[in-house]
Amino acid sequence: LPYPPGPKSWPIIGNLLDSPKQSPWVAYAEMSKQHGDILYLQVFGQSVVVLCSPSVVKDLFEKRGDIYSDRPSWPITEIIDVDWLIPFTRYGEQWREKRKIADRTLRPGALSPYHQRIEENTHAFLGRLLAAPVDFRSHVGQLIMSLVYGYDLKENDEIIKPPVELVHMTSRLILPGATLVNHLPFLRHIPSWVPWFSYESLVRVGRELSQKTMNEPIDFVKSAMRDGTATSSLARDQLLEVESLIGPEAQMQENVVKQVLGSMYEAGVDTTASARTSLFVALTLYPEVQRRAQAQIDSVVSRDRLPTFEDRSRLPYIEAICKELLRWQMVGPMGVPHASTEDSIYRGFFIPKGSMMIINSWGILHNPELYPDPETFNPERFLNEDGTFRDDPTISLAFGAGKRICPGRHLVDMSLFMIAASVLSVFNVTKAKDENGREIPVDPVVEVNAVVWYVTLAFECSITPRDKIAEDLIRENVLA
Ligand code: HEM
Repeated sequence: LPYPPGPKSWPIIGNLLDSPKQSPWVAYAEMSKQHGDILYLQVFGQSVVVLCSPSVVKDLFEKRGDIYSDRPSWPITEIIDVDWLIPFTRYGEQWREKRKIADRTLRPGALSPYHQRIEENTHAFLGRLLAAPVDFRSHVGQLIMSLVYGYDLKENDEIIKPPVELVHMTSRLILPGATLVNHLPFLRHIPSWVPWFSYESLVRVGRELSQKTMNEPIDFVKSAMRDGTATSSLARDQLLEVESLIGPEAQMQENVVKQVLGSMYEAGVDTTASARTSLFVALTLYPEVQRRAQAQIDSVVSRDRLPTFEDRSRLPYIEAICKELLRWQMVGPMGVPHASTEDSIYRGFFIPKGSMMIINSWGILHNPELYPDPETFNPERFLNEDGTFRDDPTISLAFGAGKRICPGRHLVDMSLFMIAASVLSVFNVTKAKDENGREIPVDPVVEVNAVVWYVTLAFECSITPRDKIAEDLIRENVLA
């Protein structure tokens, strides 16, 4: 049977030239106009299948999840000892065990006792914005640290550096062509004294970051539990469960728990910070969205308090802003690649075992037939005519699909809502001005990594309290 359709492939290099390093999701969206909603490419003998419509994603990743939920083989992740992180764990018993704990801990019901913590964290963020409005990307990871470990992040805290550096390092190392050993696994056996092929310094740095990411925060929780000062957190709940076990089983379970929590920490810090930064980009570029949102908040919440989760069902416009943010500036435009574990046939096409399976989530969520004028930030897409919220399950593609779908998506949903509602209730976000009073164009600094992500790192805007009432409200809540 033939492979799925795709561009013509060349001897040896295959479709290397068809897979641009910058924004391949745009190239794949173009290709799918010509070849259809499932594409086949080959790069140096590696089969790559790109899924370009919600129905193909559903057929393959959801209905046949058992054979499309592995990760590609990236030997470098084993060499530098980061394959314990859930995103890199190969499909099998160990992944299932960790994933079960992650899903159980991060489901909406398990997170609802933490609503107040999310609100308090957001109030602290408002306070920091008031004190240093240009610094809105500082304290990335505050919410994750507080929720997962009950840890209160300090100014320039060293503890947050390892997971952030690790995520940048690993996502670079798995890029096609970036690490020779991923393509020629036998290279890992070459002794460290052989020049050019030595991974020694990489291994040293990688392992150190990996161990710090896994151990430092959990050691903090264990010591706080011993002193009786541990506040409630996902880690404390999990460690209390481990305490009920005895002998080697307890040690094994503690290791699994450390890996699950470390994975949340690593996968959750920069992604959440990027989504939050995109909110400020959208508000700066679309003042009319801001005005409409503020009008709804003022009428539902009033000006004498900050929004809470109880207001959520009456704030459909804020809900729509959050959905549009996930669609408009995607952190993972092609998610994290999956891999197939068996030869299979779909719609009469042959998909070989070991294929890299990619969802072009960006292509689907920017398809003008599904989302007219897709580059415009337009929350109205998610509203019915009467102004009520219209849910759209396709948006979940921003979090991948099938068995590997992001387990942190409910936490993102909650925290993004709370940040958007709270910021809009008390601040105006506008273009920044230079020393001559001229508006500075909106030009976000982004880090694009062709396989894994597109992260908004920084950009300039002006964040000012809406008025004296708003300023007082922030001070009351931060100090309360
Ligand atoms: C805006 C924020 C976020 C976005 C856009 C995002 C997106 C994604 C995507 C696209 C994947 C790959 C899914 C797949 O393979 O099909 C993923 C995996 C993952 N995410 Fe997230 N994520 C976000 C935040 C978080 C948070 C806050 C956490 C934890 C608290 C988290 C934990 C994870 C984990 C553990 C995985 C690996 C799942 C697996 O391999 O089984 N993510 N995420």
